[in-house]
Amino acid sequence: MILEVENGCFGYPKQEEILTDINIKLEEGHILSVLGPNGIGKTTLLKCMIGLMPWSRGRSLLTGKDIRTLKSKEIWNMISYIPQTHGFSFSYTGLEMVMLGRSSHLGLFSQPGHREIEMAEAMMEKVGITRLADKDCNRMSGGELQMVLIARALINEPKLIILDEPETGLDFHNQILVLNMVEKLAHEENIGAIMNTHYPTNAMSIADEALMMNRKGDRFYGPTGDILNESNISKSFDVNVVVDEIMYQNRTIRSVVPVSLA
Ligand SMILES: Nc1ncnc2c1ncn2[C@@H]1O[C@H](COP(=O)(O)OP(=O)(O)OP(=O)(O)O)[C@@H](O)[C@H]1O
Repeated sequence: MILEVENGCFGYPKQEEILTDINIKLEEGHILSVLGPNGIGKTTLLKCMIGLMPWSRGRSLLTGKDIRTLKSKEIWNMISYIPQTHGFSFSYTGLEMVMLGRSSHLGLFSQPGHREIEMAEAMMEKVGITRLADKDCNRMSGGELQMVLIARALINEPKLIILDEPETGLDFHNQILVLNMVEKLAHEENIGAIMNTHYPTNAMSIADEALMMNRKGDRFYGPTGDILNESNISKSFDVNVVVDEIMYQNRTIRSVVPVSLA
């Protein structure tokens, strides 16, 4: 098991608890998608899971060890976290940004050298973004920046990758590019992935498990196909939806269409 959460609870100071008794088990090479309405606590959950914010009760285990007992270098050698990118400003070139992903492997006073440059170049080639090496991150499109951040996450050689809404704001082409990349990493390279998303159809297309939260306090958790049904989605987002299956090139594609407010 790469990551387990046992009875995780969290509330911001002077506010009601927003996460109560969260239990998750993520196996190596599995993708978990986290869904729920705006403000329900998805980003907070990701941060608590990996020790960026402390659970008020409960705990996270990384490869079986309580994350609070691990040194930060041990944690960040294993986990790569890609936060939401909208509104961020990064004054680095693509290559510099990817190299930053090696920081947790470098000593406190070490500078990145030839080896890190070569690794960053190789990773950019693998992800198909060599053309972005010299481009200023502030001038990249949302899709370009997301792929650079994925390359930055991968150069860390993580066992677990955490993505906060990686496909939000991207066009169809770039959404599929990002989703294919996450699926390949998990299902071919055995890296665990946890992904917040606002798109149930995207979760259905790549995630092995889903956790869906709602304002009534329900926590739907289990295999994606079982969890993302019309009833649960409707209860979580207060909309009526149709979940349908389409055959395309001998593949069954499940799709969610919101049809009206509930
Ligand atoms: N630093 C903070 N201090 C106090 N409250 C916060 C803080 N960060 C977030 N919150 C609140 O906690 C709740 C959960 O926020 P969070 O960002 O985790 O939700 P989310 O499900 O990721 O939302 P979205 O789908 O809109 O990205 C919200 O009500 C938010 O206003």
